[in-house]
Amino acid sequence: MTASGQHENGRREAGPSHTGVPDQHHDVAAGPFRRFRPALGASSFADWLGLLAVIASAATLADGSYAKTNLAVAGVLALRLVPAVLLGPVVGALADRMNRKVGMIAADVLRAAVIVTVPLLGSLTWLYVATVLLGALALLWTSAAGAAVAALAPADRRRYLAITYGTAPVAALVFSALSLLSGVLDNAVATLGTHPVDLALYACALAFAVSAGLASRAPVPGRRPGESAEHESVIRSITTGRQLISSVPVARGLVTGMLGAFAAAGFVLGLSQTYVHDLGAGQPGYGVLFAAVFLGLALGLAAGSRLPDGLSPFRLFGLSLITAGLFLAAIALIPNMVMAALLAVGLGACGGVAWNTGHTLLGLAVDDSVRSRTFSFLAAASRVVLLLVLALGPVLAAVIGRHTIHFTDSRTLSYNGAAFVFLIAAVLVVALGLAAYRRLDDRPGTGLLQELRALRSSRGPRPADAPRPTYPGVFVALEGGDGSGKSTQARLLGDWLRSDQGHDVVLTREPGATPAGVRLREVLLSNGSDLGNRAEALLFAADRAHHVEAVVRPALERGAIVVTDRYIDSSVAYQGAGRELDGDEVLRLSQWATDDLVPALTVLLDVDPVISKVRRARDASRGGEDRLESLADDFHDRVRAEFLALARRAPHRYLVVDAGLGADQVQQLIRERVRQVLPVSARRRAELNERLADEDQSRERRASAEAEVLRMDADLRRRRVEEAREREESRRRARDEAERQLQEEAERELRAQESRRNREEVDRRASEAAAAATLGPVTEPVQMPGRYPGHRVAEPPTDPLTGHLPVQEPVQEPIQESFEPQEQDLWAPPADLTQPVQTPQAQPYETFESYEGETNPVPQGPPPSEPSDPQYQPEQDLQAPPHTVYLPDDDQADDRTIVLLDSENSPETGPLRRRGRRQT
Ligand SMILES: Nc1ncnc2c1ncn2[C@@H]1O[C@H](COP(=O)(O)OP(=O)(O)O)[C@@H](O)[C@H]1O
Ligand SMILES: Cc1cn([C@H]2C[C@H](O)[C@@H](COP(=O)(O)OP(=O)(O)O)O2)c(=O)[nH]c1=O
Repeated sequence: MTASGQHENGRREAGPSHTGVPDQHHDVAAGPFRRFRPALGASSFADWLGLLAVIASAATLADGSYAKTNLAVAGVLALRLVPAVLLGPVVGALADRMNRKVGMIAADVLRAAVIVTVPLLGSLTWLYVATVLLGALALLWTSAAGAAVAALAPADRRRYLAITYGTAPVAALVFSALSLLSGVLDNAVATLGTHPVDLALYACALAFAVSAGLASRAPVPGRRPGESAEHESVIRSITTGRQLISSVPVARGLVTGMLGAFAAAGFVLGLSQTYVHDLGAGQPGYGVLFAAVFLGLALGLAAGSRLPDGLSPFRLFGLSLITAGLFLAAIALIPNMVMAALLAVGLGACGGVAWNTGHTLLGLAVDDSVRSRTFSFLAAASRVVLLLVLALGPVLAAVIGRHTIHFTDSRTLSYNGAAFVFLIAAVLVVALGLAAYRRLDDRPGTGLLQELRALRSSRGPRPADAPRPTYPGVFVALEGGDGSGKSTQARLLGDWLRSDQGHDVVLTREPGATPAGVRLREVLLSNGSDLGNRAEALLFAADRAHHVEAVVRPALERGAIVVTDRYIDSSVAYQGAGRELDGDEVLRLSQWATDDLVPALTVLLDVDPVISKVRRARDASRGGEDRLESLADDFHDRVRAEFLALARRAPHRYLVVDAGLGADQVQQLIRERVRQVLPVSARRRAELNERLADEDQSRERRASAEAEVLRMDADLRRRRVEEAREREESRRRARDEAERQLQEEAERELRAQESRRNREEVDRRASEAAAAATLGPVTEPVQMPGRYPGHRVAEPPTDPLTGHLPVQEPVQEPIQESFEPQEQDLWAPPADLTQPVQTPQAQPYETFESYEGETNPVPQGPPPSEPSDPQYQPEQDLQAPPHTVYLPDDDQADDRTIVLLDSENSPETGPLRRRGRRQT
């Protein structure tokens, strides 16, 4: 975890960064990495300085009670981690899309800008907002820079981590110095007195600006084609990792311990501000404490890899946790700044050792295929734990508050919530350490002091430790005197590994596991063989060489668990100590014979030779004592002592069991220890893979279902848009058609008026001529043509003086607008007025009424036929003869009624309402 709260394991990048193996790319890139380092250092330094200054600002701005200060500090610390917990994948994906250099520069410039606003605005609320922004930008920077380093120099990842963490104590000391300087300048510049942290904030902004400048000149590689990174959410890392870890008890113990250490670190981080304040050390003291913890951490991490091999790393892990807890308890109980700083170094160192050891053991405990997932889980879980603790610790401290105990009137002891919480955390860490020690102890038969003494006195060459196991399988050896129960335990162990754990198991033994070995065994053990000690040692080594080559290695290569009844230690004990040859020479002989194949675990069944002799005697299946069994008791005593000495030299890869216990009890102890070296079995792996595949599959199914829904949604929307466009288009066409028809109608109307006028003129002239010709009175009333049904025309009055018909005025049509001359009317010859004018038959579909529908009764025409087609087609309706003007009753009006504005009638005469009917 860096100051940004981002753990490098959170990012799983494809490409060479995984392997950590230098490649040719590394050689080329070693130079560029050197030039990349200043930018890395400056930004990390600024990040740490910013973190300290922001925490100190929170304490300053809270400016109130103990509780308020604690809560403000808790607030900024927790908010600082929130982006790392919640936004990891989002920011990671964003960083992937950006140019890395641009990402780094942008993150630095923006962080400088945000930091500057903190002293300028001087508000706690803004400080909270700024903290989240700083957290998110730090995440962006880490994503970009981490990816750049992975691409630039994968093998320099350690140096990258050293720079990002190594700058922490430097930043803490600079922070202390600036806080002191601020106090000195206080007299000169008034504002610094009120806000002593401001100087550190401005320095931090400056450092970010410098970092941006350095980044702009640094060689930051772009993405290589095909390079991809996977950003997993914290929740997913935790859920999948938890399943993996829960199946490996050692991993579970280690992870619990490491998370406990993280929790303790969180308590210290969150509360040291108020703790230091109570000691009267102020901000400079805070910086010193911070630097002390990180200094210790660096020492612990460095020392972790140099610890003597003889010490069991499992025990070391538990012990370092316990010691860290004790240091923390001391800090809580001794209210003195100098002591606190010294103890903090010890606390950090123990934390560093615990982390280093735990990390290494966790890597060994889990299978290659799940290692990266395991570390992702650890990173994600530690972030969540830190977040919870950072939020919880100060609340707890605030609740506890400050207390002063009065012993006498003059002697009082002040105690505050922060120190109390330190104490609680210390107890938690010690308890976790003890639990880890007990659960992970790989030397139940050997006391710790005994182990430490053995470590001190162990001289001479030790059995070479296993070079990093390169086989997928695991090699376990059972050792002990004759009749100690090795064959019995090997059989029981094999059954359990096979049937219960689902492993491929190979049970084998020395001497005599191969056809050649059987012949050698015969030579070695038959009582008639006359062999010198060296010849005996060489033959055992020869059998072993062939055994390893023919049986053991091939099985390990294919991932089996190989359990052998006797191995190198037997030679060292029997030929070395028993036959009194040089144990080291005997050992080297076997190391050469086996090409340094060392078991991952050797189980020593330790029992008094007298007991095993009795057992052998009782065992009817054994055909009497062989050449070696029959040797004197002191020979077997020397053998037993040598076995124990060998186990003490490398206790971490031995389990010494009291073989005098019952066979089942012994088996139980063996299984517990063997579990710790077991990989995930093929069966278990298949189950896990199946579950993961199921999860992936269901995720894919969900994703494809979502994509399908989205696609359908898009289709629907597109169709709707198209339909709307078509509707709009048909509406437009209808409108155009209606306009065109109205125009035609108007033209026809004009033509009709014209022809009517002509005809009337002709009529008038004809009647004038007729009047002049007859001069007689007209007695018959002239029936004026009612052109339309229901339109009654009044009888024309005769001239009272002449008795003549008055000069015929043009017939006034009652509804001018609705007049529609028939085609034949237009060109009809002058009518014979003596004949009644033929009234044209009303069209069956025509019905008229006047505008003032009430005054003129509407004649009952045939009812309009209901359209059988519900789809109303206005274009077709409008193609009905233009004089089919229908003014419906209001309750007859329906959605098929179209009201059109007639250009001729509107607006003077009002709209002409027309109803079109479909002609079916
Ligand atoms: N824990 C035990 N307690 C009592 N008897 C045992 C125990 N383990 C094994 N035996 C018996 O001791 C005899 C020797 O055991 P064996 O497994 O053959 O020893 P080894 O292979 O070490 O020579 C057998 O008869 C076995 O049944
Ligand atoms: C493998 C090995 C066995 N031995 C001896 C120990 C045993 O007495 C004998 C073979 O033992 P083993 O068949 O395992 O007998 P037991 O079941 O009684 O333990 O060979 C050596 O002296 N050196 C060796 O390197």
